[in-house]
Amino acid sequence: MDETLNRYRESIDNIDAALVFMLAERFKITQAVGEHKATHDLPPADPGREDRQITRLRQLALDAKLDPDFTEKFLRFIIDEVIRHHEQLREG
Ligand SMILES: C=C(O[C@@H]1C=C(C(=O)O)C=C[C@H]1O)C(=O)O
Repeated sequence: MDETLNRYRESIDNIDAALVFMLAERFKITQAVGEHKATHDLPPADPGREDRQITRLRQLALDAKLDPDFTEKFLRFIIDEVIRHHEQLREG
């Protein structure tokens, strides 16, 4: 039994749980955005907004000593899924 490894893993498990809760909250909000867009005939994607988010988060990643390329890929992955949901809502 490696107590040190166990302690690290408990912390990782808590962080992973927080990530899931945060993602769930983000998708709840983007679902509402998608419904609003579908109702008001707005496009599913907003590339200008995405560029601004990516620029901002790349800088935050640098400040936090996190790889900005990884951060951008992670955000892109999430945003692409949101856009897919918005397209589905638009199609009805
Ligand atoms: C949530 C929106 O819809 C899309 C998804 C985004 C996101 O997940 O952050 C950002 C821009 C849009 O392409 C939005 O327009 O704000």
